[in-house]
Amino acid sequence: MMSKHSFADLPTPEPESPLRPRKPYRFSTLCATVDNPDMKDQYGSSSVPIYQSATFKGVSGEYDYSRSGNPTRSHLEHHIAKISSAAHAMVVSSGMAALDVILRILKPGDEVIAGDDLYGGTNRLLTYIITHGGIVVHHVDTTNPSSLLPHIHPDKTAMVLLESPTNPLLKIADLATISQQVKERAPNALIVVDNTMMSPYLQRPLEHGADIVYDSATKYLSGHHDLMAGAITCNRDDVAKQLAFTINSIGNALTPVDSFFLLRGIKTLALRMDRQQATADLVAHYLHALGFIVHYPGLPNHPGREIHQRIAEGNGAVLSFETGNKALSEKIVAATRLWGISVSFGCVNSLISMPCVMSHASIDPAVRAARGLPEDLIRLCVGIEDPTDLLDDLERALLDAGAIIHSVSHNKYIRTADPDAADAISHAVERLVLGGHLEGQQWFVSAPGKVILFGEHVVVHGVTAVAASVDLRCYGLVTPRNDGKLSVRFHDINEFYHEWPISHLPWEALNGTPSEGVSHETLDQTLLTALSAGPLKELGDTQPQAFAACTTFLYLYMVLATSDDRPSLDFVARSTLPVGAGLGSSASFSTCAASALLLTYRRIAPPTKSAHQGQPTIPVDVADEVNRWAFIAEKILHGNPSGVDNSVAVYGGALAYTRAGFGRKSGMEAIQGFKSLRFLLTNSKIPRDTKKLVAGVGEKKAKEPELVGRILDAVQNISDRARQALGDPELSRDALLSTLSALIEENHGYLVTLGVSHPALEQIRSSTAGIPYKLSTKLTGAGGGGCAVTLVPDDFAESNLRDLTNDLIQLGFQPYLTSVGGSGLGILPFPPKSASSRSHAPTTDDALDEVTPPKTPTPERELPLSGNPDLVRATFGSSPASGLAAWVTGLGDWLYV
Ligand SMILES: Nc1ncnc2c1ncn2[C@@H]1O[C@H](COP(=O)(O)OP(=O)(O)OP(=O)(O)O)[C@@H](O)[C@H]1O
Ligand SMILES: C[C@@](O)(CCO)CC(=O)[O-]
Repeated sequence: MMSKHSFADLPTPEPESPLRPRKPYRFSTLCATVDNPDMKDQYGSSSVPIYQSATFKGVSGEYDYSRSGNPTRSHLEHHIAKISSAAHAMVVSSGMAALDVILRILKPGDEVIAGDDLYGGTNRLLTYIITHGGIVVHHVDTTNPSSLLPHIHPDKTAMVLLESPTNPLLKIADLATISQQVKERAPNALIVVDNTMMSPYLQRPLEHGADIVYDSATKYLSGHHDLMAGAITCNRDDVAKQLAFTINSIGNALTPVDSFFLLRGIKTLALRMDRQQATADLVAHYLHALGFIVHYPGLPNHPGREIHQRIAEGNGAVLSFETGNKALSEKIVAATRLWGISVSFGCVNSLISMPCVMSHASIDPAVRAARGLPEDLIRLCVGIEDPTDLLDDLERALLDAGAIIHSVSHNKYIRTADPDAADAISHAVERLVLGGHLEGQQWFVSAPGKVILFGEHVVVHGVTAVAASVDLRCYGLVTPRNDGKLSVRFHDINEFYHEWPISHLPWEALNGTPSEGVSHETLDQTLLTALSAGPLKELGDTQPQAFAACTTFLYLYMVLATSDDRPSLDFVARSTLPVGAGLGSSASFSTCAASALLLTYRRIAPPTKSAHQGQPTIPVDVADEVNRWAFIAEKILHGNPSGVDNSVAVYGGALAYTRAGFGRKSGMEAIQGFKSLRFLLTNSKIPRDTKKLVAGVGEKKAKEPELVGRILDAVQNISDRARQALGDPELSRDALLSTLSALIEENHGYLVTLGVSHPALEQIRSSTAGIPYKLSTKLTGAGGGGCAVTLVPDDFAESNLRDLTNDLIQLGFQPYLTSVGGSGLGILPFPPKSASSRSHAPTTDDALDEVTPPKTPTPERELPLSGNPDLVRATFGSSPASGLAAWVTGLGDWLYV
């Protein structure tokens, strides 16, 4: 049974007065309002019931057999007719079923004029009726209405089959002009439009002269890819009758259950479509700006834009683009994570596909070529996800596939210049694009350690930690090699050195697709296992620190590599931080390794300097990218890190950090007032393992959830009070210091209960608390040994500080007086210049406590040693630790976050 729609059904508001006439409701209101005055529910149910019944009793009722008619389906048909401004609507089991029903109007000898860029399934069915039904089909370029004219025959032309925009090339057909021209020359021809790409929300072809419109309702009408359906609408009673006859005869009407779900989907059509097409517009402009050929009617250069704007009310959420290379397109499609690889479109989830190998594969390749369907075409069907996430994911996929690179000279991503060789993106061309100087670039990077004042351990479980950078840093230097080997030197781990032939690394563990399956959220366990069983086998048992550092570096090196970019290089790490002592040495090492490799692989670039830029700093998006990869590295070193250490190492300063996923407001907040505080950090020199300590607290939480739960709440309260005190302008300096001291004592008590203190740490506490010092101390970092942090009040006498320092040294501890809140990640860009002599090699006289936190860099100046990578590396590796920071800082104009 078909639905005949009467406009009197529209639930429009009654006029309030002659001055306020009756106005029709707008589209989204119509969508959301399922209401058929002729079919009121006996119980007033808010949603249409599912009449899951094949038959209906009685002889004179409206319904007898669900193939012919079903109340749930009638509601749906009424609703579709209403939102399509149509007199009739029918729903069948799929979009292709709808086309099948329509094509059955044709008789042998009839001629059809159809577009040359049609959906693959439509082509397949047309081919079938050509061979089995004696129908003649002329494929023409429907973007040009006059191309139809030679094929229009007054009697023979029975049907004109149009799509606009076409799928997947988004070509526009002037539906109004074509309808008029055809009707003038062949009055009996039926104009049929596949409106799936637009949905009735954006385009209603019946208003432009079409006789029959069909939609694959599987797409936007349903919106959730959880059902298949086809909708047919028309205004002519005779045509509707014929279509309804076919549906009843062949029995392909939509089931009651699917009718129910489709009706539900339609209620949100306008809402979904608004979001989807807004994001599609962003994506289209983004790809267009990168230099790809993009097909989307919303772009200013789209050839059919003006016509489309005349007949439609939006540009839709499907777009396609060309990369110039099929293999490259395949790589891009495979590299996306959020964009699902799937045929179809119109779903709330975003999809990516290559029509030539998926939806349009049924069209012969020669025909595809003749119709101008590029083999490398990628179709994007945009969903309702956060636009930023979608763009991020696409950008990452383009990068992973080698379709774009970061241009240092432009400080932005640009399309790679060689589209013909996706498998071997020409390094020569790439170098040209980048100005030639990146090949073999040496990079120097650095990142600070941290002190956690409140919240260590509990931060892993979602409690806010208060932490700040310290002026002790890890430095990383990456220098190119040219012998196919990769080498690392870890100065602080007994001068550990190792080298590997790059080809001997377990590349097969990456499953052939670089970066596939590796996200910032999860580690690739297969690769980790392959590393520990292969290149790092001997280290595992004997040198745990070097093993962990090598695993981290090799892991990042391998997941960031592409099959044609596996550079031979040497990486040296050196730190002024004590390693494994609770001051975030692992996070600063992770940040150095991540940033050095991201720079080497050109996945990030520091800003170029120019006079108008003033004093450049590292942009936030570069910092974010480093932080994501530093967190991956921390996961390898730490097991279950909260992310606070790497965040401080990258962003510097002082911050309140709350991990996501525990029901509290997560993220980072800068903390003021911290920088003016003085701290004494004392290394107990008791070695310990952060990974084990963090795991131990996790086990305690599982065993004693109530006790640990109370501690989590109590420390959250401490962090909150500390932040409040630090941010309170009314609080006197004395009151601030005594509040913080009390909170330090309190927090330490909870850490003791968690079982992460150590007798040596308690000894440092009692030494600092004793007369005459009376200072508050707590463990910092993972505890179990490592460091303690002591708050030093402003008026603490210098002589007392000296005495206390000596006392601690006498007891075998190592104190550092540190300032906090300095810069985060640092990058020294080495231009290819010759060496200057301005920097001096460090001497043992350079005292550690003379090191100041890095300052904002000064404008352009000559960089010393920069033309001599070997000399830089040799000096970095051999110089005494005490003057290291000053020497490195003096090397040139560092850029900082
Ligand atoms: N300068 C470095 N060179 C090489 N590897 C390093 C360096 N610094 C840290 N690491 C790696 O990090 C590990 C130390 O991490 P761990 O988390 O135990 O200490 P931490 O980060 O100093 O302490 P916390 O996490 O409590 O702040 C080392 O075993 C080593 O693998
Ligand atoms: C113990 C811990 O809280 C701090 C280690 O510096 C672990 C973490 O936050 O990742």
